[in-house]
Amino acid sequence: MAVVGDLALKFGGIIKKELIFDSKKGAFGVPISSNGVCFSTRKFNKAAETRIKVQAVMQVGLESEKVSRDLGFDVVSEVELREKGFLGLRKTKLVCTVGPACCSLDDLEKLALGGMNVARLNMCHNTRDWHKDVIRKIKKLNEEKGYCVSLMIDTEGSQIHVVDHGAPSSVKAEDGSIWFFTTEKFEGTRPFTVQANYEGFSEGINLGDEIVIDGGMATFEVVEKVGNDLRCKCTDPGLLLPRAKLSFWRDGKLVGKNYELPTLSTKDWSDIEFGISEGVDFIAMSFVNDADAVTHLKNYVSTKSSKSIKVLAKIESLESLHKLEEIVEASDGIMIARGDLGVEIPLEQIPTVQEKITYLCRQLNKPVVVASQLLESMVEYPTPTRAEVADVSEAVRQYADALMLSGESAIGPFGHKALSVLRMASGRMELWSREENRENVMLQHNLGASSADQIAEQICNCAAGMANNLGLDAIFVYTRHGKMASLISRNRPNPPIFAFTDDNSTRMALNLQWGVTPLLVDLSDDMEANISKSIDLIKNKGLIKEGDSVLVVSDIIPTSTTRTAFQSIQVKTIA
Ligand SMILES: Nc1ncnc2c1ncn2[C@@H]1O[C@H](COP(=O)(O)OP(=O)(O)O)[C@@H](O)[C@H]1O
Ligand SMILES: C=C(OP(=O)(O)O)C(=O)O
Ligand SMILES: [K+]
Ligand SMILES: [Mg+2]
Repeated sequence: MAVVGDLALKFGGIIKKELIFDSKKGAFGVPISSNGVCFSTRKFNKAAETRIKVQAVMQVGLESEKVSRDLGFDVVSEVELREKGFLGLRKTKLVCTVGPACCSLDDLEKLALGGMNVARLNMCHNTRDWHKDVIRKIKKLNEEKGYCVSLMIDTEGSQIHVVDHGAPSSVKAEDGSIWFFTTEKFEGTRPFTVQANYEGFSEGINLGDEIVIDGGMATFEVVEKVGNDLRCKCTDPGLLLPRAKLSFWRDGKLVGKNYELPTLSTKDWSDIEFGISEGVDFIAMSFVNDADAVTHLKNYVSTKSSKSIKVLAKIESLESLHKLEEIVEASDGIMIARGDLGVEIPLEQIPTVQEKITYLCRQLNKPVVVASQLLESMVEYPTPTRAEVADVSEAVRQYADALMLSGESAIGPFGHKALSVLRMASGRMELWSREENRENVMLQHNLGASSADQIAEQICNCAAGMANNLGLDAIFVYTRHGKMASLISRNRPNPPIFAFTDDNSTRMALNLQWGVTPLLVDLSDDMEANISKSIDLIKNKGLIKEGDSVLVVSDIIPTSTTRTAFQSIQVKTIA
């Protein structure tokens, strides 16, 4: 009987929905994979479509169950591997912010098929029920259809911003116009009045200081202090958007005020409780200023959650740049939140700061996400600017672990297209970097404190070097907590890294790690048996063939019955 149907077909980066075929012969004679995804397309007649589609839907569920049971391969990686081969697997991971434009099951599935590795929910927006609904839909897709999309919540955080500016959407501030900035709550609209969210917003602010809106959309000069309020003159005309961010500048330098606010508000804590109870995989913490805040949240999460949830620190304040290294050390990963960072530092500093953070994260072996405005014009238009494609490519060239879409997917009508731009641009740059063999040398930063950690690190460095030098097809790593997989990924080797784990939270966390395809399997204490079993499974699926060579790195922490640690590198040629 026919399979596929609404699972959709991916071919040459184009999603072909509802292609119909005969399961024995494949799609009009083209062979099909065991999970019912077909790898070619043909024209078909409309009448046949309706008839066979019904049958197709029936079998998709069954087939995807099989996928998750025999070998924890997600459907998207499997298709990609079949289509493009080992070296064609995308290395850079993709994060999509889910919003009203992409929250139906159908839209979410399109994003999953388009390569979304992590779905991000920005808790600044929408209701608890709305977020809950999206989480349930993603889990349904993972469980019922064999996708592997991780979930991230992003806290609102505390920041000085506009609550009201006297207009329903944006309002223009004209040159020389006089505006009143206050925290007083008022009914209705008051022209030329901006209500800020933070009582202490004007403390320490002097006459002559500047208020910059959204990092440069408009600028005002403080001309009078009226109690706690400020009367200001517009010196650089522009737009005030709803929730516009306010920063204060004196003599060309930021007067840091955001750090006066708590990193996690009462609402953030309740959002975190919600995330924990819904079993999300990542919590991105907004406006982190120091390592203590991150450590505090990590400790809290580890006592509250039965599964491991990773805490990502968002670098988006001037303070956090001063304490970068300690924050990276304390966190499970970093998001370079360029949107708000651009409010706190001059825009021309963003590219170098991004490169520095990206490099530091790799040195310290923490995944890093480059976020905000990557394809901003695609919120409105179906194609990106050339400059945006260059920005995306640069982040890939810097070997960021992941790229993130914000408004492009959350509110834009071209979210799916934006995702495919990220996919194509990263694929191209990854290939180029590999061909040029660029930046393969990494200054080795010794991470391990204990000798066991140092050994693991050296094994992974050697493994990556061997895999490159021998031109091997893939790296297999067996890992419970994901440490070995991330240490190999850190070296950015040419072959893809297949990380076999029996811990589902490890699998979901590895979704954010460069070049790693995580697979959920049963692991026994007998490592040789684990290795031959997984090779057989992949071989039986036709994903690896005779003569292919893989590098196998195993690291299973010894249990009470197996006292010796299994840390080894083997090269296996498939017989
Ligand atoms: N869950 C949501 N519900 C409604 N709108 C959303 C949601 N998530 C994001 N958005 C919209 O997408 C835009 C871009 O998302 P993001 O960059 O995460 O937020 P922000 O602009 O607040 O920093 C937001 O300004 C908001 O308009
Ligand atoms: C990712 C960011 O945070 P948010 O979208 O939550 O403001 C950012 O500021 O770039
Ligand atoms: K946020
Ligand atoms: Mg931000």
